[in-house]
Amino acid sequence: MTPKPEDMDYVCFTSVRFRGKSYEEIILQLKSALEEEYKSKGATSVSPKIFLQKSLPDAIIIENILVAEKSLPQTHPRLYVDPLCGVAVLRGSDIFAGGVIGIEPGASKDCPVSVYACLEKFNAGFTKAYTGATRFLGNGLLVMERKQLLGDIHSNSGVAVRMTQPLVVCPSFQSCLFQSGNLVAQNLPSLVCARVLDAQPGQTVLDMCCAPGGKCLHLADLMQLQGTLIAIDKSAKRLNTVAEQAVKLGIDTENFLRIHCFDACRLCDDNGTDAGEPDSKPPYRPKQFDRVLLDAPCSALGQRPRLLTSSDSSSQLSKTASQLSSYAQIQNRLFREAIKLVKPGGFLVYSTCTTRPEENERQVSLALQMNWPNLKLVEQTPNLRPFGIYQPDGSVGLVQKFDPEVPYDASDVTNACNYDTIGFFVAKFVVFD
Ligand SMILES: C[S@@+](CC[C@H](N)C(=O)[O-])C[C@H]1O[C@@H](n2cnc3c(N)ncnc32)[C@H](O)[C@@H]1O
Repeated sequence: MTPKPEDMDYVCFTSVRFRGKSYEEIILQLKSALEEEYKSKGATSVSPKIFLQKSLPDAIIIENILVAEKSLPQTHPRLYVDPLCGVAVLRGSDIFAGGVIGIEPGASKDCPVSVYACLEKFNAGFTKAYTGATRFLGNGLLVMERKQLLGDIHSNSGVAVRMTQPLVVCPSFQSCLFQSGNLVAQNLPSLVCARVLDAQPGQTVLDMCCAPGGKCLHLADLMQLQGTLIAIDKSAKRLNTVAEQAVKLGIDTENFLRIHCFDACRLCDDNGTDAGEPDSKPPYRPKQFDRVLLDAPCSALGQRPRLLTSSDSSSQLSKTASQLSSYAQIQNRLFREAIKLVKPGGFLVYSTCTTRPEENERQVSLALQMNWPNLKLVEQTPNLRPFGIYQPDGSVGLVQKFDPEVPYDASDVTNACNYDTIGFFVAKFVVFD
């Protein structure tokens, strides 16, 4: 694997989940589609390395390609994007109009542009050279009229630049690969997380913070669409994505997957009596669910790729201390609610996409310490990263922590793909009566 430049942190692998077809069929489809896509991105001489993740029968890993920066001309008029858009480009995306913040003179429709992310403060809509720090992301073709982009930037939508020579070549989430419903783009720790819950066909399963739905729709497939899967989130807008994706994947959203906009901090009806048929809508009486996933709101500091901006104005790193401490509070509230809803002998999985111990190991420790005799931390299958800091009962190996800072052997890609991931944490509990 090529060493990463210091000012940008991209993930060396793309993971995808496949469904509805065999591995052999999918690999054939994937190889030819990827070769086409890579050709359109200027990577003609390399054939993408694709392999099955041994512990995850439905996951395929694709090695991303970092193109030597020197091999790409940086001579075209410059087009500048905001850091969030820059991150999307590192993930294989083309450039949408809303991400463009400046264009040098000379760049016009159907002309090549050299694309840079602004890493310092900017005023959107500039037409001169930007003097702050930037990060070169590759070259592309401007496919929109200049005036459409600079007139009223935020009212624009649609693709503005097709990346023809990106610095990082990887499958884009907008590519035709993901239109068939046989392939779903999903990061590796999330694929692990849904599996760890061990949801079985016919069970009653709750996903307390489900949107935008990656893990929830994976759970639906693992349950073979049999039983009941309740998907809760407090954001109606984000729930629309879950519903749209479910329909695209052919998942029944009337009888099997039931989506509700609700505050999960109030999800358990404490006055209701346990047992009996599951309630048709929230709140739910206690002990109704065989499995509960609490993929909690968090500081998301494990998100990658990342562009290291000087002010970090758009980045997660700009969160204030009080914002950061608020996550632990809400996580604790949601955790208490989750425990009440699990049937005796059922599983609760707690996860976050951050590496902060306060939101991970500390939450586990709190949960176990709070004199909850009905809660026990248990082993996870699969467990690709048995690592965590301090557990009150010494059971460090029981939690799973994907910490991209941990050094690994990059020469073996089948091992490296378990390490070069987003930051993520998973803990699994069994709940007793
Ligand atoms: C980490 S994201 C969940 C990602 C999701 N599980 C997936 O795999 O796509 C956290 C979610 O929690 C939701 N959320 C935050 N507070 C909530 C609450 N009190 N009740 C329900 N959902 C909440 C947010 O809207 C957000 O969609």
